[in-house]
Amino acid sequence: MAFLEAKDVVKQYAGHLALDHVSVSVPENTIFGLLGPNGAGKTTLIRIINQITGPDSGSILINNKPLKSSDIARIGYLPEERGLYKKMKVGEQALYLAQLKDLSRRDALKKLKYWFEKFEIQAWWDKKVEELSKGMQQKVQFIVTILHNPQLLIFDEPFSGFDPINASLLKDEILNLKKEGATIIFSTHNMSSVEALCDHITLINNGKAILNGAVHDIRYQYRENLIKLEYSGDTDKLKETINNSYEIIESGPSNGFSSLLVKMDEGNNMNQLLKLVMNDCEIHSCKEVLPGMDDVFIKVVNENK
Ligand SMILES: Nc1ncnc2c1ncn2[C@@H]1O[C@H](COP(=O)(O)OP(=O)(O)OP(=O)(O)O)[C@@H](O)[C@H]1O
Repeated sequence: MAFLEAKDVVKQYAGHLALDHVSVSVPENTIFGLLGPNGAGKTTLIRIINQITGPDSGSILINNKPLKSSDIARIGYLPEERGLYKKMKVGEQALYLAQLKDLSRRDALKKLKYWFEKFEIQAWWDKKVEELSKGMQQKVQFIVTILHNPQLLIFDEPFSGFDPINASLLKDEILNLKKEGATIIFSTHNMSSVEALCDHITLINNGKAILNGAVHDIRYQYRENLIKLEYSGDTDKLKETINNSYEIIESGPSNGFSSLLVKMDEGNNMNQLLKLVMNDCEIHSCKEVLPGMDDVFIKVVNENK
C-alpha cells in the first residue's frame, strides 16, 4: 500500500514550470529515491510534501487521505540547506530542536544521549556549532531529524559532505530506520547509494516524472545482454570460440580467475554461451551484468532531452 502519494502536482515559479503534473507513489516501509539532474524539481516536490510551499494544483496524500498540517509532526525532514544556529552549543541546540518536535526535555535528553554515544560524538555536546565541520554539523542534524521517531523520513542529499566512513554509517542507520518500520524518501545524485538502499525510485527531469519503478526491475528493463564468465583455461582459444558468435567487451582477471564480459545478441541467453564454452575451459561462475543506476540515469535523461 502507498504510504505517501503525490498526485498530478503542478508548481510554477515566475515563468518556470518546476513540476509539470508529477505523480509519485511511495510504498509503506520502503526506501524511495527521488532522482533527477540539477534543477529537475526534486527539492520543490519535497518542499511541497513538507508544506513549506503549496502546489498550484494536485494533491499530497498520506495513507490515502489528503495531507494535513497536523501530519507534519509525523515527518522528519533533513533539508538540503542545512541550518543550525552557529553561536549556540551543540547539545543545547539539539535539545531545543528536539523539544520543538514535542519531545519532553527528559525524553529528548535520553534519546540524544543514546545517539551521541552511538555516533561517538559525546565530546561535541558543549562545543559551539561554529566549531564543527560541515560533516560534523550534518551528523547532529541527522540525529535531530530522526529523534522523534517519525513515520516518514525525508532526506535531501543526505550523503553530501560525508566522508566514506560516515556515509557508510549513515547508510546503515537508514537501513535500520526502515527495519524499524519507517518509510524513507531521499533525493540524491549518488547512484551507488540508490543501488545499495532504494527499493523504488522516480526520476524527474525538467519537472516531469520520466521513470518510475522498483530499482531491480528498472535495471533489468535496461539490461544489455552482458554476461560475465569467470573461468580457468586457455584464454586465446576461448576468445576464438566466442568471437565466432558473440562480441567480447572486456577481458581480465576477476576474483583470482580469468574473466570475459560477453555481449549476447538479442534473443540469446546464458545457456547458449555456456554450451559454447564448456569444453574449452573450467567455468567458475557465469552471471548476467545489469547496468548500474548511473548508466540508466544518463540514458533515460538523454532520451528525454
Ligand atoms: N523559490 C524559487 N523561485 C524561483 N524558482 C525556483 C525556486 N525554487 C526552485 N526554483 C526553480 O525550480 C526548478 C527546480 O528546482 P529544484 O530546487 O526543485 O531542483 P532540484 O531537482 O532539487 O535540483 P538540485 O539537484 O540541483 O538540488 C529550478 O529551475 C529552480 O531554478
